[in-house]
Amino acid sequence: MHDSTVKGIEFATKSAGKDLRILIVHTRWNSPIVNRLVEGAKQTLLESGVLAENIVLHNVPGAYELPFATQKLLKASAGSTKPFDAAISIGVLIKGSTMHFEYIADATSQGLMRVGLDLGIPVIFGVLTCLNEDQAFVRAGDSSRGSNAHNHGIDWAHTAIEMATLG
Ligand SMILES: Nc1c(NC[C@H](O)[C@H](O)[C@H](O)CO)[nH]c(=O)[nH]c1=O
Ligand SMILES: CC(=O)[C@@H](O)COP(=O)(O)O
Repeated sequence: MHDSTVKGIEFATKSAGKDLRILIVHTRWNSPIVNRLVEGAKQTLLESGVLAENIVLHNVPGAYELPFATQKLLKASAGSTKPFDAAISIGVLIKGSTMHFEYIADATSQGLMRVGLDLGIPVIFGVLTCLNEDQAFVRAGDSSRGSNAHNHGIDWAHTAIEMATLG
């Protein structure tokens, strides 16, 4: 049973998250954009029934640090009385004038995938890989920077809940 859809993707019901504990790891790089994405994810988690005390935030310098931090924090909680059911790793990569963008994007995406598979805990890829700032702001829901603005943090939150309750 799903009560909302975005672009044809069906999302969780309003109480699906009530028993979940979600980790959000986000970067300080490009913080004006990242903070919008984090807020979109947080509000969506709350609207889906996740308790405020069960949404835990940590920040790291940049996207390249997301896999290590996500793995460390998920592993640390695995043996605790309150393990995380999923993680959303959020960052924004904006292409510069060198190949640095490509290397970080590839390493971060591969790294986050590996963390999720190795630990058996859903890790949602919340990294925007954009060619310019306007693209990033639009995907963080800022309609002043372009049309069809939509905050992807919303989608990542729904995905985290669905994957955490899979099966
Ligand atoms: N250019 C961007 C970076 N670069 C920094 C790296 O992510 C990393 O922190 C550094 O290489 C040290 O390991 N990070 C972003 O998140 N976004 C960028 O656009
Ligand atoms: C994603 C990046 O690392 C990029 O913003 C760095 O810019 P540059 O390629 O001009 O060094």
